[in-house]
Amino acid sequence: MADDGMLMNFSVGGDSLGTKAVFKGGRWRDRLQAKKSAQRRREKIQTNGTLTGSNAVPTKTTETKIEEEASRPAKRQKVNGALGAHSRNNHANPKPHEVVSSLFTYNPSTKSSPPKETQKEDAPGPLPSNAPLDASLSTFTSLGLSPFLSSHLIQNLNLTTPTAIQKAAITQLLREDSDAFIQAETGSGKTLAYLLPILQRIMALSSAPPSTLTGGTDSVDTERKDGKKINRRSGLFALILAPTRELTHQISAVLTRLLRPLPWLVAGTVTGGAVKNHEKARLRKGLNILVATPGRLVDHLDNTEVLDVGNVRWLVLDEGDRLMELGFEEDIKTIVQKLEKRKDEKRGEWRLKRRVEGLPERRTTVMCSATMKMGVQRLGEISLNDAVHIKADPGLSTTSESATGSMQADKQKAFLAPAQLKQSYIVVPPKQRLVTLAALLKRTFARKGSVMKAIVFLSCADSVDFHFQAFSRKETQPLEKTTSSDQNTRGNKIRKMPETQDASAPAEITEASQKREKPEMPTIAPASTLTSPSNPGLTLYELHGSLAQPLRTATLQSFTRSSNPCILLCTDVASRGLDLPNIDLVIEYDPPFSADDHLHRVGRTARAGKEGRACCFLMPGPEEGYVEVLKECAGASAIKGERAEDILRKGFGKQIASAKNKPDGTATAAGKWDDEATEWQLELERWVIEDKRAGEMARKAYVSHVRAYATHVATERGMFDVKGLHLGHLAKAFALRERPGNMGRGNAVGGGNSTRRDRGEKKRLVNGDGDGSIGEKRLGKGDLNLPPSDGQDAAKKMRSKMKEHMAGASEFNIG
Ligand SMILES: Nc1ncnc2c1ncn2[C@@H]1O[C@H](COP(=O)(O)OP(=O)(O)OP(=O)(O)O)[C@@H](O)[C@H]1O
Repeated sequence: MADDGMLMNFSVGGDSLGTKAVFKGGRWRDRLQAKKSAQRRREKIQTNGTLTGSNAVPTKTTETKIEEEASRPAKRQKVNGALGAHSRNNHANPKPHEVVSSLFTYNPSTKSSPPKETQKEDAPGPLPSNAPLDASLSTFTSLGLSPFLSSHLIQNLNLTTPTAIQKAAITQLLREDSDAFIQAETGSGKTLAYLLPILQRIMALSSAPPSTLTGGTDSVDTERKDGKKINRRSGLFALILAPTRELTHQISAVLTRLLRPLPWLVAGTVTGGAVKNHEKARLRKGLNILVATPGRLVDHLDNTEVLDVGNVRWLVLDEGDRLMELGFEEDIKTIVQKLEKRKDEKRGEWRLKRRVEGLPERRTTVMCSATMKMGVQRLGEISLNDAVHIKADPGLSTTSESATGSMQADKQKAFLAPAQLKQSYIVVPPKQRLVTLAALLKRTFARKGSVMKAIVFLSCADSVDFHFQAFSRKETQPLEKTTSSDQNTRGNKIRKMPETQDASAPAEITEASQKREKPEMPTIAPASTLTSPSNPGLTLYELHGSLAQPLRTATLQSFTRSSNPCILLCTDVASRGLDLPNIDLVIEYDPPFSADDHLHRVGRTARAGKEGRACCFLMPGPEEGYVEVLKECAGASAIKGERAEDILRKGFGKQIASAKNKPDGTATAAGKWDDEATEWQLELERWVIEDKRAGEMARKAYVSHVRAYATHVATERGMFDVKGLHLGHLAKAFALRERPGNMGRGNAVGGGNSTRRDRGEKKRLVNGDGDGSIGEKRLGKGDLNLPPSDGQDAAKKMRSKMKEHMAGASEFNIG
């Protein structure tokens, strides 16, 4: 077994048992015999000393192995002296025959120990960089928006002044018909930056301008001078493309709010996963603005005759880099070609008799992104003509310059997180990862009202499933037959969810559903193992692309609307563009796959000038190099290093009363933090051992995680090198006492830490050609980052397969 720190459930070796002899020379049999008799002598001392009872004594073979493991110096890693010395003997209440690796021994030490705080907690932070501007600098009307729209924004949407990027974009898009690339940091209001000018232009198509419409919908006059009304049947004027279904629905929701006082204009969506016939029916009725995922739009362009794009004059590509990353290039090319083609077909007709007066001759294409991956430039080449690059810098100077060249120059620049975002990182040894995450969440939600919502990003769907079940399980209750992973991950099963949920949902979910009014979902559960008595209503949500679409949508809606403190465990499916209110904390439990992903993830908090915190987990060793990347993304803002021990102390220490939900509902008295942490971990490990399905989930999560780990972008693979992973220690982070590669090989405790075998294991895990427990190769996000040598064609094929597989979900979707 690769686990250097493997110990039995009693103290092994060490000073209390006397100094161990080193056996050298002679035949191996003699050495072994000598070792064994020395061992027996030690056992005698031990039996007469602190430990009694046969339960604590393992079989000799096993024990010898463990002894050897424990006495062998850790490979590649140094012992973390402080923690190891403190807690070496602290296996709280081990069960008979339990073989456990201590959380606190044989951990690799950090390079920079201990991380120093670079910013004082109470020091005034930098000013928000994505906040609305001061009214003295700009108002919506001063940008050229109609008084009608401006007053609607102020009175009904509570938006008083524009943000910097809105100021730049609205001015530009109202003034000219040229293409544009809008680039600004997360949470800076890019959606309204393109929607408002487009809406104003569409409203202006009516020759009876609604300038007198501030009184609301009653006084709306939709009559044109020529006696015709602009209405839903007048034509499709704007197309907005977004990479994910969630984002599509979000943009559509913003549009719906904007259009409330303009009932004669209608917007709609077409997305993968929705019922096509329903969409066709809506298209038949007529829409003026359509928000779509590219794949489904192409489908409708090919098969839905009633969809006429001849009047489309605004095309928006939101989250441009993600559109490219998910392999939508071909779809976008097709869409652009079809827009051109239909325009050509109808050009004669327009010249003779324009269908809608005031419709611009030329189509304006707008591309949006907070970051600029390579794909953005390519997307620009496909879709933009002489585009203007609109950006806003925090110094409030807004710029519009030619996108050519400027995009190229900006590609080299690091894009920054919002200035007011407070960022930190924790260097956590692999064995302590799970327990440190639990401690951080316990501490964060220790008091009611301190934090409303947190998002935890994980590397893959299987890992989300496992952590969701682990944190929401009842400690004494095995996972029942149906788990969320089974229910959720396959669309055909989950579709039946609303009818079958009561019968099949895990017990805690069913119980929770009784308390809630709305029908319960298997993706929502009380966070039973994290809750503190002073904040009992903590709720856990899970979200990933393997869930059926209706469940994804419903889960996200419920999380968004929840007024209780809650935690969303998710993959990168929630990292892009989603505007979830009141997110106070983002935890990158699994580091992002690229710096851009990091910016998008942490950008779910600190939006529109609000405060926010983000924390990234790193492991000791090469991963610590990632601190520099985090610093680059933080710009001038300081980034704070935290010690795992401090987090554990605060999470499991006295100040937070232990909140383990015992069967009788009582909470145990808080003990020493390390005992508490160990006990918390042991409980979880027992659950994984005793409950077959939980065990399967944990192993699946582990394997998927290792595979996902191998897919970091090439430039960062030096820091996230799968070959450097300590598989045995990492298993502990999935509540496993040994790495899954060893399962079923008759090696209950684990053998030597053979480097060759370790390498083989990693290879099998990553390639999926190992034993049956590992499973077959699945597609991964890393496939998008194939080095050039792997061939463009292969990369293309992989992208399109992945897109198919993911049905538009933007995540690493193993499982
Ligand atoms: N002028 C404004 N005043 C106050 N709040 C605003 C303003 N404009 C937008 N917002 C709010 O800011 C939040 C973020 O907006 P939006 O989602 O458009 O940001 P974004 O720049 O697209 O972010 P991302 O890059 O993460 O997609 C939303 O909740 C929105 O309601």
